[in-house]
Amino acid sequence: MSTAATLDALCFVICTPMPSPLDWDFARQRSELLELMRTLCYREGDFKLSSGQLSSYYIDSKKATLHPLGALLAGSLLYQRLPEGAAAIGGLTLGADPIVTAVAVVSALRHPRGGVGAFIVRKEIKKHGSQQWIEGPSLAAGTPVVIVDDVVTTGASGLQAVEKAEEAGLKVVKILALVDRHQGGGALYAGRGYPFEALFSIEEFRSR
Ligand SMILES: O=P(O)(O)OC[C@H]1O[C@H](OP(=O)(O)OP(=O)(O)O)[C@H](O)[C@@H]1O
Ligand SMILES: O=C(O)c1cc(=O)[nH]c(=O)[nH]1
Repeated sequence: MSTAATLDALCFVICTPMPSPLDWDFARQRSELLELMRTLCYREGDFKLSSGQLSSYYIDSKKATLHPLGALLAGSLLYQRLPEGAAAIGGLTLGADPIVTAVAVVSALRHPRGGVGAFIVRKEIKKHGSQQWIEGPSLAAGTPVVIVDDVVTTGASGLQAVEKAEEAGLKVVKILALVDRHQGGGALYAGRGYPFEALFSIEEFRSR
């Protein structure tokens, strides 16, 4: 190969931007996040769940949602599942915290002058300072918002976030989750009239 051709080839390698995971299509992002979560988050053993139920398996989602690629993929995938017009995404601390942040960051990369805001619902009211239930940018009454949870079991946590958002005057238009354990949460949300969608079902973790 001539020197010029070698230089051309080198320049091509150096100058060609690395494809970002944000450029992967939805199916690729989903399968990469699933693989990451299967590896980092899924565990078997004896676990007590937040509902008090016992379980022989557990999804420790923060191992993925606080992972650099995991956060990016969760943010991008959930951003793509926001309904038209949703202005913000929020959820109950702590599982939702990294997720809502990731969605807001991805939305800013896609729409630098717009994007969706993030908010966090406390498990108990802050007892000093602002003394509020919800943290994040102020949202006007009637703002359409999405509630997100990392894992849905009974759905009680998601519903707690919905109730606090509605008490603040927000309009909950959808509930999203990373993983649905199929233990009643989806039915609870459907019964209350909230559209619900999870990126993954627990069977995708347990069928190995
Ligand atoms: O559908 P549910 O029956 O409500 O269960 C799912 C909830 O349980 C977990 O939260 P957890 O209370 O363990 O707290 P954390 O997010 O603060 O770790 C998880 O993050 C969900 O929010
Ligand atoms: O129901 C829960 O508390 C729960 C289940 C699960 O798999 N992962 C989690 O973080 N919480």
